[in-house]
Amino acid sequence: MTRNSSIAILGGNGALGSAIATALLARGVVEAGALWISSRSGTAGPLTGTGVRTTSQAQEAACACGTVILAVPPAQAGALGIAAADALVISVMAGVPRSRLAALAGAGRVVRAMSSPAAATHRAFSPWFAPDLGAADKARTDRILSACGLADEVTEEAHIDLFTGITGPIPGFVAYLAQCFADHATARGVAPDVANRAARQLFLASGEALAASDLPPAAHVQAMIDYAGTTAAGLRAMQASPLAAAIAEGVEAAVARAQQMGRG
Ligand SMILES: NC(=O)C1=CN([C@@H]2O[C@H](COP(=O)(O)OP(=O)(O)OC[C@H]3O[C@@H](n4cnc5c(N)ncnc54)[C@H](OP(=O)(O)O)[C@@H]3O)[C@@H](O)[C@H]2O)C=CC1
Ligand SMILES: O=C(O)[C@@H]1CCC=N1
Repeated sequence: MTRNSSIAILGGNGALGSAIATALLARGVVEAGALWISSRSGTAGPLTGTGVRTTSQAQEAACACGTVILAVPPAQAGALGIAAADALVISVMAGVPRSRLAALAGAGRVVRAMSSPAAATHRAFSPWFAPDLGAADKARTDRILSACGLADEVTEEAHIDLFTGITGPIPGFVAYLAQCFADHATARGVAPDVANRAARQLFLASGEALAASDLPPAAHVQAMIDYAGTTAAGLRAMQASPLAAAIAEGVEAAVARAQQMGRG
């Protein structure tokens, strides 16, 4: 165990931090004895009993580790109180711009990223932005975030805010889409428990089908339209409706909120 291989997660006992920790341990990116969970309470939360190290002193964790992951609420970003000059710092805090991160963490090597609690089962999408990092730091960042699911380096920091809106929350906006289908079924006389079971099964099966295919979602839509059956009629009606614009409006509202939260 060397300092460079150790990882600290500030806020690591929380929903996102513990999910990332779970993914890193499961994929062998870090051993439990080299994984520091830092929080104000000094508790391990969901990681209790895994052998991870805990501390209520963020600087103790930052000094001991070659990589520091920032997973505290954006409102707490200003209270980090660390100087991680020799560490690679990866932030998954919503809305906190990269321009603030170097000062907040006292660091020179900073990645702005996003992930989701789906990391716990390796199903997160984790975009990251760090144009000025060297190859070794980029490779380390990719290894850490790829343990959480799919990871992609993006070319614009604004895309981190965008994905904070789209892929950060799980089930997020998809839960609302499922609710809309269930509510319509209920309005047509279906018992609410049946409508909800149907909606959950629809999104489980559809999500697995989309994930198993290399085709983009648009190709699946076109295939159903070309099939010219019942779904085609529904898709054409939805394509003619304001649905796509409403979804974009919702995402942009989330993006705006993230940017507001992250300004400090
Ligand atoms: N939850 C989600 O779905 C997602 C969250 N995020 C981002 O992840 C970050 C964490 O969110 P989430 O996990 O939901 O929050 P939680 O409240 O679940 O966890 C945050 C943890 O941070 C700890 N904490 C709070 N303040 C400090 C501090 N000053 N120093 C050290 N630890 C601190 C808390 O522990 P204690 O009280 O013991 O200090 C808490 O357990 C946020 O920036 C959020 O925007 C991003 C995408 C999705
Ligand atoms: O809703 C939220 O604030 C959290 C952060 C990004 C996604 N989910």
